[in-house]
Amino acid sequence: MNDRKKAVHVGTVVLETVKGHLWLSLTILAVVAGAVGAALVPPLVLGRIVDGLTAGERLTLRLPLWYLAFTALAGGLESARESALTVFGQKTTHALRSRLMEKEGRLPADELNRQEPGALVSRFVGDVDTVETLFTAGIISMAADACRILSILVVVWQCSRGLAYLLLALLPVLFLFTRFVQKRMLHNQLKNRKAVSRASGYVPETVRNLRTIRTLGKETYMETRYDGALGESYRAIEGTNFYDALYSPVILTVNAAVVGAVMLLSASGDPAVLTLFGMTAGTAVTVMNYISQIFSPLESLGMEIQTIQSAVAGVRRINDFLAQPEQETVAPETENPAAPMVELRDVDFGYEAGQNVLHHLNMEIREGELATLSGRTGAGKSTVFKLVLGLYAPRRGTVRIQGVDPRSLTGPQRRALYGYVEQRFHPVPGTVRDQITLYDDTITEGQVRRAAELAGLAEAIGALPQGYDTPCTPDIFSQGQWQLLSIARAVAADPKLLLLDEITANLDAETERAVLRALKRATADRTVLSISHRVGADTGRLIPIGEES
Ligand SMILES: Nc1ncnc2c1ncn2[C@@H]1O[C@H](COP(=O)(O)OP(=O)(O)OP(=O)(O)O)[C@@H](O)[C@H]1O
Repeated sequence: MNDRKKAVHVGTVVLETVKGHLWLSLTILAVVAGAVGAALVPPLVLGRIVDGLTAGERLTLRLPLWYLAFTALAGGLESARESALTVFGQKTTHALRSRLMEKEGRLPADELNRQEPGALVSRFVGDVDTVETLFTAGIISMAADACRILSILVVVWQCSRGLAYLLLALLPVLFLFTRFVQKRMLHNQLKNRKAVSRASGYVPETVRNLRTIRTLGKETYMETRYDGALGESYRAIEGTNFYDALYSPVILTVNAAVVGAVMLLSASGDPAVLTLFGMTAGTAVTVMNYISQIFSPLESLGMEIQTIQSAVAGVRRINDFLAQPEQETVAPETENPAAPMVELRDVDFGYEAGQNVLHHLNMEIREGELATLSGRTGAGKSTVFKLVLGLYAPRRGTVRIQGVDPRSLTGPQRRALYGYVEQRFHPVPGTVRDQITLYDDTITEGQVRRAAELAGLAEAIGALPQGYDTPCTPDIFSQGQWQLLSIARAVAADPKLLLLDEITANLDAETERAVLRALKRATADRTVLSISHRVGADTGRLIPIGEES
């Protein structure tokens, strides 16, 4: 199955988003290129103005207007880029989350059991957000900044070869310096975060153990420990501040030194120097402008590399999740009403390799029959249910529901075929009606009411402030009533087969009687397969599971 399907990873999803929103992607490209180009023009116009003035020409309004127009255009395109990137980021996030959700639905039952809710949430929320940042604040911004630096270098090359060489030699050194400062700042920020969390941890610990600390005279020890964490945080913040304070003066000094050096060289009378550095007053103004413009993308480039580095881990985690093996799907089969309702033939099954929970299990339940699986704890009764529900495939032998492999059934087919009442009711977010329909629009209002009637819950629901539309909170029903709601949910789609998993296990005698009365109504005219430790009069045919089979 898996090899038939093309492997999906973050790259595929982003590419699909690009293709699916081609206009948006082209707009981003256009505004990125436009912003880079527009930012190049104002210094050139400024140069022209200065050259004109030094040549004694009269300054008309045209050039200053061009200057203003291009400055405004560059700003406008920058903000358009940010907006387009935000929209694109949201589309990518949506596509990624949808893919993750689809994948989640295709995972085998075992994998779902193993998943930790916290890890899953951090994958869906945190990791997806980092991927969004990777593309918006990372790769695309990095490309834009690299283009800005390159385009400035190209224009400077036209204005002054000497300055272009100087910048080419200087930029790598400045970039390394930027990265060094950023890494030191990040290191200190992490150190501070750790120290603060340690200090915060000490407070509840001290309060919890106050009596022991007093009794053993450990006040000074606790104080020193707390002081140590605070001191560490203080030193880390100092470190961050130092590098933060160091960066701007260094860049400004380099900026001033480069401008000063170029001006001095361009003013020297040496013809050899002038071939490299000679320029008019206007060009001097232009290049000064460019020099100050080139440092800000350099700094952003460092931050973007940081963003990309930290996002790579998130991408890897999402790719690992998407690469997990999926539940084997089975081609749809046609039900055969003449076949037994449930049929297990020579079934072997185990969860772990080398472990067999069921051995050579054979059982057959005919339509309308009432049967109960019996056996000691851990014998495999619930496992039989999982096989009948098609959550797992047998290692050997066959499992059939009306002649079809239960794994081949679609969601609606399943609901029409069997209802499952678990030991405990699992609510879904929503109203009382949603608990019964499980958001299935094909279940009519009449079916909902009949199901509640059958479960003996119609009156209790009617007494609720908004009846079926009452939002579900844990206090609206008693434990027994939740179990009745479970029965209503199972019978809502009028299924042929009811699977009952020890549904009276945790109930008191009176509630159990109410549930059993509801069951009697719900199970009439249906095939029923139940699990029970206790064997009563209404359990029908007993099917031993485990050693007894
Ligand atoms: N998801 C699982 N992964 C690994 N082993 C499992 C899993 N579910 C059940 N088992 C093991 O399979 C065996 C059969 O479990 P099962 O729940 O089917 O027994 P049972 O007869 O329903 O027991 P009980 O009456 O206590 O509910 C047990 O040894 C159990 O530990």
